[in-house]
Amino acid sequence: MLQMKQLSIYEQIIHLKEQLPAEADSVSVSLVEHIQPVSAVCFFQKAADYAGSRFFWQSAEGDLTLAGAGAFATLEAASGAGRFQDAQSKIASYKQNMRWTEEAEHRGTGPLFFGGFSFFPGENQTPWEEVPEALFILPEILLTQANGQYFITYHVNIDQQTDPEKVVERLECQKENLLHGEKQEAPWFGPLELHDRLSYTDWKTFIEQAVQDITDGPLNKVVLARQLKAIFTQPVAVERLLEELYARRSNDYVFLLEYGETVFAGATPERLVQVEGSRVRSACIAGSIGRGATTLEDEAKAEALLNDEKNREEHQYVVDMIQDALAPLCEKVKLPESPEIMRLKTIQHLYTPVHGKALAEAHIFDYIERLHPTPAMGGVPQKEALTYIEENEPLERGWYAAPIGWVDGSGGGDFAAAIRSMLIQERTAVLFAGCGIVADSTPLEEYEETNLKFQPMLQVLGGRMK
Ligand SMILES: C=C(O[C@@H]1C=C(C(=O)O)C=C[C@H]1O)C(=O)O
Repeated sequence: MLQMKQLSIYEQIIHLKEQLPAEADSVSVSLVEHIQPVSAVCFFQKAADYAGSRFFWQSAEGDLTLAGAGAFATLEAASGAGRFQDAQSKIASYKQNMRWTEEAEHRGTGPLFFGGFSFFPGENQTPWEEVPEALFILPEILLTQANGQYFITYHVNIDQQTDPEKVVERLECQKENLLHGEKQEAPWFGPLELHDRLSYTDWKTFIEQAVQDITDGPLNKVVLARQLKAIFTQPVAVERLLEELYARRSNDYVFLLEYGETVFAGATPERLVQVEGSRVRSACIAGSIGRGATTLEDEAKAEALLNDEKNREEHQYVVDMIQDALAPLCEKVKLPESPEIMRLKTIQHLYTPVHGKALAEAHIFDYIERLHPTPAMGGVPQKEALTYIEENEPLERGWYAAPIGWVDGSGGGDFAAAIRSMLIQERTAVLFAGCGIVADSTPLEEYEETNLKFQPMLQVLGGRMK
């Protein structure tokens, strides 16, 4: 393939300045440069000057890592059912006033917005009240690792008077600090004290009632969650938290979003939707069992899961819904006939990968709107399940189990469902874990399953279940 010569940042500014209409006040530009390999975790840690507006993301396959520093633009979407379309149009109209060159068309670079939505439309309640219902951030500086290549994207405003040399000088200086500057050692903030929202007795009553309601009414499946609070002796140091989160990742998405004093972080196996060119990918993940102590035991458990009627039923609801949700937005949707096993560190799931060919006019937010929440996060029928969760679940979901991810200048993007996650404020981390309840669920099994789902974040925090 013919390799085009890359324009330097200086050349990109000159080029973009030449295209400015004479009367333009100023425009925002994405400037992208190819760099030597660096650690995205270190980049985040060195960006201490941007504390409160950083983010980190790594895809489940590890082929794309993003670390953002500073908020060049912050977009919030309107409340309610139209929030996905509103976020899409706000991002689109912001991008209309932006300029970039071909350098910004590599995957995961350029005018990329990172953010997400809360699970339910409507204003967030305690402990989420600081977090907007839908938030997307265009970073001031973005580090991208995509398929083994590394890039930095800078966002700046330019006008006819802009002196390219001065801009380059300033960006070089920022880059120097972020790539080669000192990194402060972040202290550990433990030990922690754990507070369970529900005693086992209360959980048992809650699940028994749900099973009864499923048996008696129109509900077939509902995903219900528990909340665990960890309280530390010191405020949580985000730099250290990210290090622990990253070190313990398995094949899941790693995400962390700082919003002022609030941090939302997790490591989720669950892809909601990825769009890359005309390729659409989603995943059905539902049905769970623990890991075995030996390979033999592990395989026996996997086999039991694959043959378990209750888990297969829970899984099939997700498969049917995702297939229906994608059909109007894809030329073709392909998925295997039966699920395979997804093995994570502490748990294994039934997993059906889904592939589609995108319709040209569909935007990633159109997919999200049709997919969220899948029956892996909400239930079946969707409307009844959501009402059930809102009325009965004794916690505020906020961004838990909701779409989180990024969308770039070419309409590509990747969103995950934010499970195996936690909300961190000062000395407190609130962890979330849910499980699909169907007519033959039992409280104890579901309790143990949620315990397994707390493990990844608890381990990051240096704790474990009793
Ligand atoms: C809701 C969660 O997990 C979901 C529920 C699962 C299940 O019920 O088997 C499995 C994976 C996820 O789709 C969670 O981890 O909080």
